[in-house]
This record gives sequence, structure tokens and C-alpha cells, in this order.
Amino acid sequence: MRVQRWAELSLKAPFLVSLCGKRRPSSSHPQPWRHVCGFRSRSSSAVMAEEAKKLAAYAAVDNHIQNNQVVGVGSGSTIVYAVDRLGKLYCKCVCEGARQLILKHGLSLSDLDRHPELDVAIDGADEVDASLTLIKGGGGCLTQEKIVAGCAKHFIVIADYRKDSKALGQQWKKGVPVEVIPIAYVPVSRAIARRFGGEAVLRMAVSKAGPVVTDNSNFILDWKFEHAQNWKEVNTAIKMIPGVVETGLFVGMAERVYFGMEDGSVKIRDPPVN
Ligand SMILES: O=C(CO)[C@H](O)[C@H](O)COP(=O)(O)O
Repeated sequence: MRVQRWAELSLKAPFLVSLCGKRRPSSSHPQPWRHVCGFRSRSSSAVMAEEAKKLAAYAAVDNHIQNNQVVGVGSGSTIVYAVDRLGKLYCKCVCEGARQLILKHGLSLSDLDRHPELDVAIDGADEVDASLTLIKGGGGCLTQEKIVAGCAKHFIVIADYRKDSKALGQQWKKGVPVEVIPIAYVPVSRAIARRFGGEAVLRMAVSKAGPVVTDNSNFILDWKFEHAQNWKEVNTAIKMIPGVVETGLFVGMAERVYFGMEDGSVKIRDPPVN
């Protein structure tokens, strides 16, 4: 589908569905969006976050993914809905964090060895600012997700309304995840705090003793920053600290973000035109 460049556009579900050219509302069915996409009636109360995730995921898949494409798939609770929607297509998925989910939906699983270039990648986010800078890594998969997104011709993000921010830190209070080589976590934590302020705290596991260990056998620091920064510069500078593997700052990567909104609409945000 042709990607149009709207600065920001809010679509009601029926219009969106018709825009996709896939499920044109039929006059014989007064509320087709309820039926086809599981949307709530527009007259009902505000949609819950879970339903908003689904709205965003379905719209993004319908608008950006076609049969026979190779698709990078992230992880998290929002991506579950995207995989559900992908289940109706024939495509190959490259994904580490949600392998079982991909297989469960009968989708074919591939990897970056066989497909180093992806047609599109789709993923959730913990927060999205006005410039489409993302915080990711709440689930600890930031490094693999950044690699997959970086291999894609188009990187599309899906989120519910709670992730929509003007500036990072407004909504997501847990800080920027930074994946570190285990022996380096104390020096890296001190270096980040000294250079950029705030506090970088070792993420502890919930159902086991000790720190969270990533899929790459590393630790995660959650950097609770104090104020807005130049995220591109900060991302580059943190990555230069010895022992840092990757940061959860995704700067200049997302091509479009779909937010499922409380009123049942889907809001699309593209990067600002400079
Ligand atoms: O970055 C991620 C995992 O590392 C997720 O994409 C992010 O945490 C969003 O998750 P959810 O869709 O559950 O809110």
C-alpha cells in the first residue's frame, strides 16, 4: 500500500477499514467494524487499553503487510494482536521474542541468516514522543528488537493511547533500558549518572532471585533520567561507554506509529517533516 505522509491523523475504525480497501463497510451491515475487527460500537464507553492495542495492531497489519512478505516481529503484549492478524496472511516471520506465538498461528518462522533484509518490521513500544523517538525494552528484548527493526525497509510501531507522549518520560516512568555486559553494570551505571544525570538501576527479576538476564545473557539497567535530552546524542554517547550492548532509545527508526485510542479510533503519527 502506498504510504501517505500525514503529520498526524486520527481515524475512526470504519473509515480506516474502508481506507485499507479490504473490508469496505457494507450497507447491509450497519456496523461492520464491530463484526470484522472486533471493534466496540462507537456509542459505548471508552475502550480499554487491551482493545486499543488490538485496534492499533490490526490497522497496522492491514495497512502495511501483504502476502509473501518477510516480516520482523517484536515482542510484548501488543504484538500478540499483530501476530493474530498476521495469521490470515502467508508470510515469513523473523522473530526471537515471540517464536512460540508465531508457530501457534501457523506462520512460518525464519531468521536474519536467511533473510537479512526484511520487508517490514512491526513492534510495540513503551513510549513514543512527538518525533517518533521510542523507549523500548520494558520486556527486556531491546537489542534483538533493534537489530530486527534496523534490518527492515519499513519499521511500524503499534501502541495503545497510554504510550502516546509529547516528550519521553511523560508516560513511561521506568526509565530507558540499557543492556550491559554483566561485569560492567556498576561502571556503566556510574558513567551514565555522571554524564547525563538521574540514576541507572539494575533491573531485578520478579520470580527468581537476582537480576533480570536477557536473551543475550546480559543485564539491564533502567536509566531514570531527570529531564528531556537530545536523544540522538545521548543514545550515541551511551553506546560508546565500554560494556554497553544497546539502549532502548530508538531514534529515527520508526516510520509510522499507530495508536489505538480510548474513543475507539486509531491515531497515526508520522515523523515531523523538517
Ligand atoms: O520493547 C518491548 C519489549 O522489550 C515491548 O515492545 C514494549 O515493552 C511494549 O510492550 P507491550 O506491548 O506489552 O506494552
